[in-house]
Amino acid sequence: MLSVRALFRIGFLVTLRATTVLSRRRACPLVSVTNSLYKECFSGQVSTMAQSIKYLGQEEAQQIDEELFSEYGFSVDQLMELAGLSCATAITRAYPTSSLVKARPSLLVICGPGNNGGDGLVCARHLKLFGYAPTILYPKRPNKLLFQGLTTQCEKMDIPFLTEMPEAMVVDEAYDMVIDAIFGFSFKGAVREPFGSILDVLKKTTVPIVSIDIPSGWDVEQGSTDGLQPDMLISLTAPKKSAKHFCGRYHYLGGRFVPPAMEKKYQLNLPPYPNTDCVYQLQ
Ligand SMILES: NC(=O)C1=CN([C@@H]2O[C@H](COP(=O)(O)OP(=O)(O)OC[C@H]3O[C@@H](n4cnc5c(N)ncnc54)[C@H](OP(=O)(O)O)[C@@H]3O)[C@@H](O)[C@H]2O)[C@@H](O)CC1
Ligand SMILES: [K+]
Repeated sequence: MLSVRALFRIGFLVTLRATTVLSRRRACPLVSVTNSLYKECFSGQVSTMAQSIKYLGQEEAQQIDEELFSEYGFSVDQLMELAGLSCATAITRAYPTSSLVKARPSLLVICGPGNNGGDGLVCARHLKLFGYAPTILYPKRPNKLLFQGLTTQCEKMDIPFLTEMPEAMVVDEAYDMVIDAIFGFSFKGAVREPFGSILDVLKKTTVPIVSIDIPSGWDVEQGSTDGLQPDMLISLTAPKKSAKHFCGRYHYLGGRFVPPAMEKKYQLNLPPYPNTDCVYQLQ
C-alpha cells in the first residue's frame, strides 16, 4: 500500500513533468497555469516547493544587497564571484557543451555598467574554464578597480572583447547563445544608449538568451510585454517579482550565500540546495 506521503510525491513528480512539457511551448499564459497547478496540487503540502519562494520587489532586493555588505560584512567581489560562478554552473546544466550545435561552444556575453555586468564577467571566466568559448561585449565600463580587475582576468584568459554589437544575423550565425548581463535589480526607466540599440538587436536574434537575475529592459517588478523573451533566467539570492512573467524553459536560482538569519528576517523561503550545489532548478 502506498502511503499518503508517497501519493503526494508521485503527484508532484507527475505535475513537475507536465509543467516542464507545458513550459517548453513557451507561451506566456502557461506560467500562470503552471503556478496554479502547483498551488492546486501542493498548497500547504511542502513548504520548500517553488511556489512558496518569496519574489522580491526592487527596493527589498536592494535592501538585502546593502545589508549583506553593511551588516554581514561581505564584500562585493566575494558575492559577485559566487553569483557569477552559479550562473556559469546553471548554464552548463541547461546547455552542456555536447548539446550545442556550433563547432565550438560559442557564447556572447553582454555586460552592462553595474554589478549585473560584473556577474557577467565572472560568469564568462568560469564558462571558459568549463570548456565554452565566450566572447564579451562590454561597452560602458565603470572606472572602478573591481571591474578593471575582472576585465583583466578575462583578457588574460584569452576571452575576446568585441568593440561593437554585431547585427542579429551575425549573432545567430556566430554564437550558440547570448548571456544577458546588462541590467539587474537597479534598472529603472527608459533604456538609455548604447543599451537601447543592443536590446533591439537581441530582440531580433533567434539563439537562446540567458538572462542573469532580470531579463534586461524588463521592469524589475512588472516585467515587460514587448521586451526580451529569454530561454533561461538565473535568479540570484531570490527571484524578483518580474520572474513571475518569465516564459522560457529554464529557471534556476543561484547565489547560495544568504545567511540563515537574513533568510529568516526577509522570509525568503529559499529551497534546499542539493548537497554542495550552488544552483537550484526552479523550472
Ligand atoms: N545581493 C545580491 O543579490 C547580489 C547581486 N549581484 C548583482 O548585482 C545586480 C545589481 O547591481 P547594481 O545595483 O549595480 O545594478 P544593475 O542593475 O547592474 O545596473 C545598474 C547600472 O545600470 C544603469 N542603468 C539603470 N537604469 C538604466 C537605464 N534605464 N538605461 C541605461 N542604464 C541604466 C545604471 O546607470 P546610472 O544609474 O549609473 O546612470 C547603473 O550603471 C544584481 O541584479 C545582481 O546581478 C551580485 O553581483 C552580488 C550579490
Ligand atoms: K540581466
